[in-house]
Amino acid sequence: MTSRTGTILTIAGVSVCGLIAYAVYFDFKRRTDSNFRKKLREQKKRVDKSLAQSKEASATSNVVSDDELRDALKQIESEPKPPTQERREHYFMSQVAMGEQLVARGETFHLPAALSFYRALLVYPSPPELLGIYRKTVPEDVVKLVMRLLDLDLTTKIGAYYEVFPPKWANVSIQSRPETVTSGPEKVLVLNKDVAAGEVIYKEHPMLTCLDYDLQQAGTHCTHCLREIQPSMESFSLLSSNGAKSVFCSTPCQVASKTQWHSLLLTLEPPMPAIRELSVLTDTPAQLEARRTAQAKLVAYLKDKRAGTMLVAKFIARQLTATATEATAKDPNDYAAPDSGEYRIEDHVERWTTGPVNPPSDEYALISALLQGTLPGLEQFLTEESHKSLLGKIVFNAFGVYYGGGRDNRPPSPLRPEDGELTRTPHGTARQVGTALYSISTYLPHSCTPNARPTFSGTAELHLIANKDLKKGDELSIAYVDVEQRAGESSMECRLRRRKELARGWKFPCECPRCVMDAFE
Ligand SMILES: C[S@+](CC[C@H](N)C(=O)[O-])C[C@H]1O[C@@H](n2cnc3c(N)ncnc32)[C@H](O)[C@@H]1O
Repeated sequence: MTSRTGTILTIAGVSVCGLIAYAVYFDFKRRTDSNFRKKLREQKKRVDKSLAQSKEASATSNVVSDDELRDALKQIESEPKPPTQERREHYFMSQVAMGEQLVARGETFHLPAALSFYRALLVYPSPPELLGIYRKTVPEDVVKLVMRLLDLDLTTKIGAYYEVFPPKWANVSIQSRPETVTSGPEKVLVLNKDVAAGEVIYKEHPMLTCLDYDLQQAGTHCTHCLREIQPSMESFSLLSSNGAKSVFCSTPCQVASKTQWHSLLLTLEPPMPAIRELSVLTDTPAQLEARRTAQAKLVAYLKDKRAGTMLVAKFIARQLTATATEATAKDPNDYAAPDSGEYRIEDHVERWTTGPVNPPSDEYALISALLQGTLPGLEQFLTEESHKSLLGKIVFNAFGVYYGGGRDNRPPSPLRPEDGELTRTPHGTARQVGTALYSISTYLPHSCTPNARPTFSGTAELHLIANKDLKKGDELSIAYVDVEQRAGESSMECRLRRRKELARGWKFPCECPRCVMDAFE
């Protein structure tokens, strides 16, 4: 696979991370609004005029250099972007119409045609789908140009993301490993300053959390920040349509959860007006019943400790609510964007690599029914493949939240070991209180002699602590599993246990110096 094809596939694999809400709205309008289609026709008429003025109309795909495309991208970047949904639709229509007309003029106009289709792609909520349509309807040469533009643009943007993320206060940067290092993830966290043993390198709020099912049912911990509820706290309970109970330790936690996902995923409350208008919600008894049934199935499914499933559902709900209420992005309790205002949850997740997951065949149907019950039409934007890709990203990047040395009353998972989810925690998943996702810490690789450790002091906020004196430029690592040699365990047995868990949870053979040394014991 060429890197170009790889990039396009990456985009396709993460289509679910896009603006799902806008996609629903757009698709719905296109299908049902005659004015919308009329505007499209009007735009076509303007094409001839633009065509006459076009200075770009001179090249075909095979003779266009990367530099020319980069110049065109710069030009597109400098153009004003349509600020509202209505203007985006208008812009989309005019660009597609112009592209079609330019194509009809012959090969000489393939580059300007591609630029128009590319502009349309930029405002379309699900680029992979639109690319699929282009592939069927637009000459191959033009599609190739659009794909080259995407590839160049993505390369630039990905570069830019890692220039501003993580934010400076985190004292770390994300760096690609040298090509000579053949094992481990491609990107790792590197220290930006010297730190002493025991020092906190950074503290990070989670983007999303999922309290362990048994604790949620017991009502002993906050469903949002995973804090243990104390008698002195003013706690709140939210009852779901299916009887599931969520307890919150404070008003901010309750409000954040309710707005971000709880109302959408676990109640029959009508979605916020801004979300509601994205779809055709009729609130008929049949529709409400379908919603209730889908929610009840989700809750029952979670009993098997499938935090990944709930996190997928929360991730989608979170995108919808963020799209509908831009204001929440500034809310400090909005865990989706607390650390880097420029990027939203989907911007982080789409850059993660996905791991191989094999969810039961009915899991996709369950999530799809849940989306349909919540907002009819939404389910169209999650295919079985994109669900798997998203689940893989979430499961492989999840951390276990634990307090002290972890708890010892977590009920064992009823799943077969190979089906159970493992989270990254130095005390083992069996001792966690919940699962959480972090935008910075997700880049920490495993080592059996880690130089840092994630700790939690009462909530899901992760504190990364240095295990020893460290220097600026050092690569950070943590233990994904319990690496301590237990009483009565030989170092060989300990090695085997660690490697078994790493292979089961993250599918890699550890090649750290300790594993190499312990092999010869
Ligand atoms: C949670 S990290 C992912 C990092 C980043 N968020 C991403 O999505 O690209 C998990 C993956 O990193 C790789 N990895 C981490 N530590 C490793 C190590 N010591 N040796 C080999 N691979 C490692 C494994 O492939 C593992 O599945």
